Amino acid sequence: MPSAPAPSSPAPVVSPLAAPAPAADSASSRSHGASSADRPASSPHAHRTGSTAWHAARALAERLGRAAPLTAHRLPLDRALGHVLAEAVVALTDLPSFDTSAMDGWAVAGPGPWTVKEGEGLLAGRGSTEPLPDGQASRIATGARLPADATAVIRSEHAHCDEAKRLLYAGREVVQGQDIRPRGQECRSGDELLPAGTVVTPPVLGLAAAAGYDALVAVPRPRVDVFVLGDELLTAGLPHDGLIRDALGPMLAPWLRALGAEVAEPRRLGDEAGALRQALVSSDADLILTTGGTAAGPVDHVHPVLAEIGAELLVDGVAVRPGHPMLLARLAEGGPCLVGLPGNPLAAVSGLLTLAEPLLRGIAGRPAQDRYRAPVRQEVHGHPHDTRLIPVVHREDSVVPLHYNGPAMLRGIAAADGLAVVPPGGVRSGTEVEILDLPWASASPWTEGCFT
Ligand SMILES: Nc1nc2c(c(=O)[nH]1)N[C@H]1C(S)=C(S)[C@@H](COP(=O)(O)OP(=O)(O)OC[C@H]3O[C@@H](n4cnc5c(N)ncnc54)[C@H](O)[C@@H]3O)O[C@H]1N2
Ligand code: MOO
Repeated sequence: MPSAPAPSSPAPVVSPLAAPAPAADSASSRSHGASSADRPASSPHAHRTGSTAWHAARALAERLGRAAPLTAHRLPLDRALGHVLAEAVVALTDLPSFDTSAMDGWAVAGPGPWTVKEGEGLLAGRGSTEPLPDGQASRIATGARLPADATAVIRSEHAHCDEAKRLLYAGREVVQGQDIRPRGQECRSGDELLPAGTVVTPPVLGLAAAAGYDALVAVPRPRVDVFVLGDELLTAGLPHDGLIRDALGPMLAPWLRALGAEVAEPRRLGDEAGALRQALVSSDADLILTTGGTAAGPVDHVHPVLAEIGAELLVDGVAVRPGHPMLLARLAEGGPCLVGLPGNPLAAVSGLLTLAEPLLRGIAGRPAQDRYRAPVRQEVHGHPHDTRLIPVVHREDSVVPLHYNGPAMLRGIAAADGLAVVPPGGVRSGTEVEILDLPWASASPWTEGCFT
């Protein structure tokens, strides 16, 4: 819990992985690893020693993830959902792999009327077929292999069969090749169907199976541990006697799942430095998130515990409101990273999107998000030095800022489509600002159990 005196700022943190702040609208850096050209991390807007500019903090988190990607595995299709392709999916066959009928009806060769061949006709999945001589027709089912020399398929409803004479008449003009799906129409063997970095969704599984795959080489979902700090937190019932409900435990796990992570049930550690230390050193997750305890109050244990276990602070404060006390650390050389989210709930969301989301994207090998901008419907006040993240809703071609956007409030974000990135000083009505979309509009892997 925060209290006076003000935090004695730790020494400026200049990580070997820190990079200069990219231009506000430039794409995140994709360079890997450390370089002497990559420093320092300080923002042109930062007014606190060690505070990193918002865009630089995001870029650094993503780069840190990309520098330590998770190992890819060969996964059977039924275990690959939600993972990220480490290799492109290349067609192992032509699709369709043979000329096939698109309709139930008749395969015909040459001009009609046609003599109907005897027998049950051509069914999907049946073995080899003889050529169809000119002037003949054979019953054919959707998906059946077309006999060699067939020139068209006539849908059953567009043909009339004189059973007595065993003659077939077309009810309308027959165009060569009609209702035939030619071999290779969708792809040729060797064509790239999906690039590396694609998230394995249900249709990706379907396409991979169709193209001949039994397994996919994919990066597993990063495993995340969430440690919720604070003695004041209740897990059920109404707030009472200065105690409040934990709003972050219930929110973060599904949010992280929506970002493609595998998340253990959040653990509540109270305000116990020892419990925090023990949880950090015994975690085997790829990323650890803590909530609360990032400031300098009497029971804000995150900084002291990180120092005690020899963690390297890579970002210690970001020039963003809310959420400026957020931090990013590496627990040990080659060890997992930790994102310290501030305890105020909207500040925690800010930390999640600023540091955890790009880091997860990096370690999972997901491509950089498409950035986009939209005009704001009204003037938005800015912070004098820091970026502001404001919950917004889309309205036609612009975004409308929502009320109840204070650091301790979730009412705005719960109704929002995204967060507007408001530069220091604010923006006038009509100014285009960067928008961070919330993941649930486009996909819903956050449904409990869906991606597990
Ligand atoms: N002297 C200073 N005090 C504070 C500063 C500062 O710069 N100097 N920064 C303020 C800002 S901004 C934030 S944000 C918070 C960050 O504080 P902590 O990360 O240490 O978080 P706590 O003190 O533990 O909690 C802050 C606030 O949030 C409530 N909280 C915590 N966890 C939860 C949860 N899981 N669900 C709901 N609410 C939670 C907690 O009860 C406090 O009200 O520090 C300011 N102080
Ligand atoms: O960063 Mo704090 O989030 O302003 O409340």
